[in-house]
Amino acid sequence: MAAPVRRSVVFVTGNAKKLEEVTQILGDSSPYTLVAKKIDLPEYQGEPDEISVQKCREAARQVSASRFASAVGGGRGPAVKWFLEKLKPEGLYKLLAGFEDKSAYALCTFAFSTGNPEEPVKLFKGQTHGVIVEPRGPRDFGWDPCFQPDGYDQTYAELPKAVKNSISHRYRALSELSAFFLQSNPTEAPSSPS
Ligand SMILES: O=c1nc[nH]c2c1ncn2[C@H]1C[C@H](O)[C@@H](COP(=O)(O)OP(=O)(O)OP(=O)(O)O)O1
Ligand SMILES: [Mg+2]
Repeated sequence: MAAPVRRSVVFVTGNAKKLEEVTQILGDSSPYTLVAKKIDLPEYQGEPDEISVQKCREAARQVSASRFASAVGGGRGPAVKWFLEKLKPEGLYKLLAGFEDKSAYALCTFAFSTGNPEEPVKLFKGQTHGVIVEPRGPRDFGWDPCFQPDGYDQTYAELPKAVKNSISHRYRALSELSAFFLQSNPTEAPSSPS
């Protein structure tokens, strides 16, 4: 008997580190095959949910490939991105100098479109709480050196990748997305080609 064909989902991001993490988190047990597409979408401003929906619609419009193609876009941090580019993690920490409360949370939103513009974009979110600290650890991914998750004495950047990927905002959001795929089509096989 032929193995069930897994649904494929287009993952749109311009950020190679996000793709790397998503691939590692999904591993081999993913209920869908990820097809990565690098598109640097416009960074809209606004609330995270609105940004995610807008970026996903734009991604789906640009992708509009096969009928199985769907877009899953990343979302957050329109402002933090420019802060980081200009100020580096040190500057991000210094911005908070005047604030006693350094608590923060990392938010990841996956926005999913079936590719049909008539259907609403679905959002899947994950949050990890922590504190903003003076940067420690490798500088290869955004604000990782500044973010220390609650319950750990290492920053995201210092933690082994496997640990970050088991507690991260991205991991949690991806769990929600995977659960949705499993529940919406547990054994879906593609319809025969027309
Ligand atoms: O887990 C993370 N750990 C550290 N830094 C992170 C993480 N996730 C996003 N980031 C950074 C990337 C960018 O400086 C900003 C968000 O901007 P954001 O628009 O979401 O990312 P992006 O433009 O690089 O990729 P995309 O094409 O998916 O929009 O926060
Ligand atoms: Mg972006």
